[in-house]
Amino acid sequence: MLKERAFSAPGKALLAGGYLVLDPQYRSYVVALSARMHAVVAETKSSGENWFMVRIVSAQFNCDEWNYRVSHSSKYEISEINGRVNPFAERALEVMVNYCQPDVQKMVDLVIELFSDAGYHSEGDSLIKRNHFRQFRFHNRTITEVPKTGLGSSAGLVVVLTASLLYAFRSEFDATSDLDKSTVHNLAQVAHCQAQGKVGSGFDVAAAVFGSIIYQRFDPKLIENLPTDQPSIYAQSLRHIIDMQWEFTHDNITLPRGIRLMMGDVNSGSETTKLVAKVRAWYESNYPKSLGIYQEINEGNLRFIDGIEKLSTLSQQDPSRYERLLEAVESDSNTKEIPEIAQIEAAVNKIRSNLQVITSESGADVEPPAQTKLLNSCSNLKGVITGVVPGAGGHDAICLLLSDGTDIVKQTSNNDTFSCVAWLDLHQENFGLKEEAPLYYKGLR
Ligand SMILES: Nc1ncnc2c1ncn2[C@@H]1O[C@H](COP(=O)(O)OP(=O)(O)O)[C@@H](O)[C@H]1O
Ligand SMILES: C[C@@](O)(CCOP(=O)(O)OP(=O)(O)O)CC(=O)O
Repeated sequence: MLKERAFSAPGKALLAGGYLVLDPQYRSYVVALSARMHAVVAETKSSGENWFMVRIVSAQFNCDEWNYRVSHSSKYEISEINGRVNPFAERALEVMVNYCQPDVQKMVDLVIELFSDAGYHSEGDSLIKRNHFRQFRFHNRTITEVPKTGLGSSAGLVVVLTASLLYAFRSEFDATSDLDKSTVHNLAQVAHCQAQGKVGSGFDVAAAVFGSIIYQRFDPKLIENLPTDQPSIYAQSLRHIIDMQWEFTHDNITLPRGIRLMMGDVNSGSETTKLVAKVRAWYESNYPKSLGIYQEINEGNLRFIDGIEKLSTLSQQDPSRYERLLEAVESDSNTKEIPEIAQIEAAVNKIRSNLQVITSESGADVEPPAQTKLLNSCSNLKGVITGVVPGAGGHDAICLLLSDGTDIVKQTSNNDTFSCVAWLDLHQENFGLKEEAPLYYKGLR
């Protein structure tokens, strides 16, 4: 009997490294967030047929569910019995059966319940349901009709499904084991790319598994070269690739003590794929000037990362000076004289001014003028260290670093400049994939 187990994985914000992170040579700074995706996996009574069923339930979205029948003749066949589509769930299942090769006659049926924290989607007219441990928002629309905030719900989904299925197919899984985490990471990257129909940098999947990280991507060929159109060798190649040691950086980081992140939801509508295509086209047709701009941005990214690390070091090595620094930030004294803060500000200015050049030359709204204006207004607020348009940029969101004691909601309410911003109730978190108690989710359907 398969014991019921639960897993969760965080959402993300890419603070530094947008676009450049698509190239394995550049480092990026990825913050994992307190908004998490959750999955509870259990076995159900088996039909005893030549197939097994995997039922995936997402009760928060108008009782969405997907019922996959998994059979095997010359290869694994997966079909959703009601014709319902969820490319991320389907690909996660497909990659997992090809990797784990479960015996379809002996395998029990599975049910996987999904829960996603409020931060991933706009509230709309959703209702909160809670038990003693957790609370989730329930929407009266299907998942594809509820507007997203851009925290990477699909990456979180694929990671928790992958962990749940790896446990179910192998009867064992240790969310604290580096080896198991690395296997989940590699499998989830493959499934996520296949579902998206493109190879992104994978920073969202890496953050969902490993938490807040400095990330440098893996070689995209690892996934591109998989023989998806040759069933006779696909499973074998997949297993070979998944079990290889992938070369990529995922060094754990945490924001310095006393400093927190604030995400502001501005608008929805920017499409990452279109932005990436425009920036790519600009890069190619402006080479080598574009390379020079990327190098400038990279210098800014590295100076930013170094500045944050200096603050962390200072907080440990000279706590009293660090306290004074935080007080100065909070009381809005002249922070230009604090070298660590000045370094971070200068680094972000360098990144942003170059992103503004890309915006005006490529036609991609990476940091459009409205966002520039908003970020400049934010940096004049008390306690704000710096701010960026996270990830691919666009009109979707802004992300600020500020001192813990700063009340940004109070400072910006009743101010027209900020009327377009909805501050999200989120914070940075270190943890990636982790095990949860199934009890936390009881009665929440
Ligand atoms: N809670 C959920 N339950 C079921 N499917 C989900 C859930 N969250 C995300 N998904 C899947 O991920 C898709 C959204 O992925 P995507 O467009 O890449 O957004 P994001 O930027 O949030 O990852 C949804 O259409 C759905 O297929
Ligand atoms: C442009 C990028 O480097 C960053 C995109 O970051 P976002 O956080 O905007 O991502 P989505 O959730 O997929 O929209 C593309 C990439 O790294 O894949």
